[in-house]
Amino acid sequence: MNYIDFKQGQLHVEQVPASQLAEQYGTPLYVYSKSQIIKNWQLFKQHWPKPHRLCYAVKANSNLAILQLLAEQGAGFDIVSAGELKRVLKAGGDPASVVFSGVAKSEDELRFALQQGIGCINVESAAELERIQQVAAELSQSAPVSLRVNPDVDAKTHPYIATGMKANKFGIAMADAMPIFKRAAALPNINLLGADCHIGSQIMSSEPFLDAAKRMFKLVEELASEGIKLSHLDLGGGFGISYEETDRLDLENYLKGVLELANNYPELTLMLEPGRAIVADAGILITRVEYIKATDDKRFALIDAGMNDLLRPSLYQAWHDIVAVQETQNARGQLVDVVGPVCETGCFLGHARHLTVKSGDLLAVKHAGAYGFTMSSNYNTRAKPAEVLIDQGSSYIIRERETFDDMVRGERLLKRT
Ligand SMILES: Cc1ncc(COP(=O)(O)O)c(C=O)c1O
Ligand SMILES: N[C@@H](CCCC[NH3+])C(=O)O
Repeated sequence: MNYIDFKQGQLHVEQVPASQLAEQYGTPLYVYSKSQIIKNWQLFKQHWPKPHRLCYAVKANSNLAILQLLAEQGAGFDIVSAGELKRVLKAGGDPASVVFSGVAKSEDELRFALQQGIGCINVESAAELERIQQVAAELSQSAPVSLRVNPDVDAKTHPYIATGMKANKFGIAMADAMPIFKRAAALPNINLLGADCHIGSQIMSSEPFLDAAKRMFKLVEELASEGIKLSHLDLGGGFGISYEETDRLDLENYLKGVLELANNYPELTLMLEPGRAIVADAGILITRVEYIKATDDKRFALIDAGMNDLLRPSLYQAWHDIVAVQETQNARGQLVDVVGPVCETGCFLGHARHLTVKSGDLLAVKHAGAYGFTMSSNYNTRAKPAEVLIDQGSSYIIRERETFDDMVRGERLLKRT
């Protein structure tokens, strides 16, 4: 995280003082660094030579400007809804470079994706395969598909974001895969391109990834021996980042390891779907302390950002570093619970943090670039925050703060005569 640093006693985001951003755009405010996003993307590219492909997972941060930056870098995209596909198209992404994941795709979504010339639909069940066949037949098209297989690997992450175990709703069980691949190969409007898996998110060790990859390569071989030749294998995303800056996923080691395994399959293009690893450490959330409340046993900093702005702490007990924007002399500070305005005890951004803060001070929540804004909501009729991108010392608004009118758009009062 070197695009943010303390200078002249306060936090700067690429030379821009955080207090200036708060002043100009208000708080709470998401701030992203263009250079950090590009740097993260380049790191993957550097260790993932062509013809292997990278599809950025749009759900991590779907702001149009960020998708545009990544499209300009030649990114493909992993989407999970027609809405995300519309974002990619609007941002200048190539539909042929898009893969479409998700367990409950509707007929309308499948039709739209096929009409747009989607690169690949990642099929999650036998029933979905039949639906795609029917929609593609109606359109007189051949649907490019991959079958998502659940490799039954424990990713050792939070249970809500582990996706590759038998008990999870995702993908086709490995034991059931062969007949469904055979069916896909035989259906007239299906163009079977590949297989895919995704075992979870915020994974901190190479082992589960390599374990899943080995199972998938074995499946590729079994399919080949049955006469089914795949052209790609998509190993998903899930690369963990260091929220606490104490542990680190050895990404290069994993990428190297999987490329070595792939040496035996020269005709297979590999794909990855990183989301968090591209944007998480490129964003912060700036928030202002409204009040301090001290009780007999607790000290609370009541801030203007809540679980509706950044849900991760409330939903996954996720830990995000929180720093004071103005550097304080007493660096260790007092123990403070940093809590938001939403009427839920679970609305907090951090418990028991050492901070020296008073009412009116600004705080920055780090590593907020992924699954931050995209998981925000209007709960408590709170407007979603603005988003700003910093590029070479200048700030650009890439999403306006919502207004009350934005929030009630589409709602109707009952007619009274
Ligand atoms: C199918 C699929 N691909 C990619 C991702 C991106 O994951 P991450 O942001 O952890 O890289 C996800 C989310 O976990 C996903 O469900
Ligand atoms: N939303 C999760 C990641 C889920 C990934 C989606 N498959 C998080 O914030 O960590």
